Amino acid sequence: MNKCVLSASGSGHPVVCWLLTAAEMKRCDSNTSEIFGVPSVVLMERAALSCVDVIVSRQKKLEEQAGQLGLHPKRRVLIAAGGGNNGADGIAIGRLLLQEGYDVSFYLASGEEKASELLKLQLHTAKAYGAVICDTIPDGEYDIIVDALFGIGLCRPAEGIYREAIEWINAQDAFVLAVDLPSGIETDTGAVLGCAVRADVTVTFGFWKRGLLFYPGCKYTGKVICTQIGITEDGFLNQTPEAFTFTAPVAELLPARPEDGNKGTFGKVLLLAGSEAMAGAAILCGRSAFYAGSGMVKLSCPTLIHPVIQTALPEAMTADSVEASARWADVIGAGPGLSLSDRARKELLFVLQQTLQPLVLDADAINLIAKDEALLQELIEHQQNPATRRKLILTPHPGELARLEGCAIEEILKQPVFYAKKWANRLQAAVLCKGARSIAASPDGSIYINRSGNSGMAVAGSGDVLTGIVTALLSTIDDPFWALCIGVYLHGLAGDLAAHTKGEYSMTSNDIAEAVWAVLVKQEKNYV
Ligand SMILES: NC(=O)C1=CN([C@@H]2O[C@H](COP(=O)(O)OP(=O)(O)OC[C@H]3O[C@@H](n4cnc5c(N)ncnc54)[C@H](OP(=O)(O)O)[C@@H]3O)[C@@H](O)[C@H]2O)[C@@H](O)CC1
Ligand SMILES: Nc1ncnc2c1ncn2[C@@H]1O[C@H](COP(=O)(O)OP(=O)(O)O)[C@@H](O)[C@H]1O
Ligand SMILES: [K+]
Repeated sequence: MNKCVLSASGSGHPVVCWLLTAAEMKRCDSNTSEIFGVPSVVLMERAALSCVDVIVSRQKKLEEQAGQLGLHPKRRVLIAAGGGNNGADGIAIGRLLLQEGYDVSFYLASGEEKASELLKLQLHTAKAYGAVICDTIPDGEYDIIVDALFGIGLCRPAEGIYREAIEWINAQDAFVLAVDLPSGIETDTGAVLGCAVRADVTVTFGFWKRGLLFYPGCKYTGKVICTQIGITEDGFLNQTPEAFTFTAPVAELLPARPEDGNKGTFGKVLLLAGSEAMAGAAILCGRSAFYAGSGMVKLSCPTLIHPVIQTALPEAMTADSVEASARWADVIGAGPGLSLSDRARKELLFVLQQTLQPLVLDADAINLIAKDEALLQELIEHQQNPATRRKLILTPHPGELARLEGCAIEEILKQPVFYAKKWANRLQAAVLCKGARSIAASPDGSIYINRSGNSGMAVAGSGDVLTGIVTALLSTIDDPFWALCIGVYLHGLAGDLAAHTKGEYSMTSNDIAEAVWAVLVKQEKNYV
């Protein structure tokens, strides 16, 4: 993992939130027990206690509020348990609630003979405290349902009695707490395997799992509470998880601005963007580059649109071709509104074959490369060779990535992490697959999953703003993957701010660009 991540998370500012796969979590669980000697049953007791805390403090609040009205909320709980350790957590939660005086019913969906060892132990203890374990859902009304059917061990679609139990839970008018993950959500992808519980709260143990963040999983979790049960980063044993996301603020990761810097210090950004029909893309991209900290921005675009660009963005310079400005630039961004014209192709060829500066490829730059097999092969060969390799970022949306890959877009949507990693490796580049949860992949295998942003960003020009931000950051941040992660995160925060003022329905991509400065000011203030 990037050193920057580790120093940032060790500095007292919690910048990085790890996102684990089922395999990574299982390894961390077993390292904690087998290497560090913390017994599984101790971890399980802490896991159960953390869920009980959530239930009891919610109940207390309810009872206080209801008490003022002379009402007495009931405490009827159903534990729905599966045959593995998620079910064992559920039984432990039920036993602790019994001890707290709650009225608890237990439903064990799998037969006791198939139960995991820890589940057998929990059943034994719960029964000793008077628990009655039922093999069908006990009739009755419930105020609280604990979903402990499956956690990270879900390995096939929920069917039969499990589907019935999930559908029954979803039909109840009760507060639903999911243990570790809503049952039916695949840990690594967030996919719904068959059907899934819709929870009000998900209490997840130790670390976030990827499926809690990805769509559609995140629509099933309700509020996610990640509790500490004794499984810490020590359990990684120097094998850090592949994926992470940011928690605000990230100001300490932004490039420092030397007090005695000049406009050259902060990056000379050359943008190959805009065409007769898409001048706005160049303007959005250039404006965002300025707001993200660039010292100078030059736009290479057809002469015909220079006046409109100069009017909208007088701070920027314009050029007829990249050739004259190639030496001047510290960094190049290509693609927004570029079109697939012969001029665009010629300009892009020049950039790819005659320059070595760090480069961001987006939109039509990617489409032009995808159309030209010889050019694509040449780019791959250049990037595979350390002597000719440049710092490179690609920011395709799934459609553009599908064109590069030569497959259907559905294929990319099914496995976005796989394809982002594949192209990061093939091009030795930082590659983004854009979407509601954009995924950035680094050639070293690290994955960033973005959680800032909102559906108001699904609007024309939003990607042009991102290219401007990322290109600006690449001029002063050494590691392209890092520049990409920070840029994507800030872009989403700008989208959130734009949504706050204009609303998701009405915001435009220019509102996102116009929010970039305010996001950076906020980041600085939070950090001080
Ligand atoms: N130290 C630790 O280890 C700690 C672990 N903790 C907890 O353990 C959980 C992981 O436990 P786990 O590995 O036992 O997996 P789990 O989620 O219970 O699922 C496996 C069971 O489900 C079954 N099954 C799967 N899919 C199915 C389907 N579609 N339809 C039907 N059955 C299906 C599968 O059956 P099988 O495939 O064997 O037939 C098996 O019985 C984790 O999420 C956390 O809650 C915490 O207490 C913290 C400490
Ligand atoms: N539902 C959403 N939630 C969060 N971000 C989104 C959502 N939909 C789109 N975005 C973001 O908006 C941007 C759209 O980029 P892109 O598809 O290239 O648009 P355009 O080509 O119109 O500029 C991406 O950064 C994407 O991650
Ligand atoms: K569960």
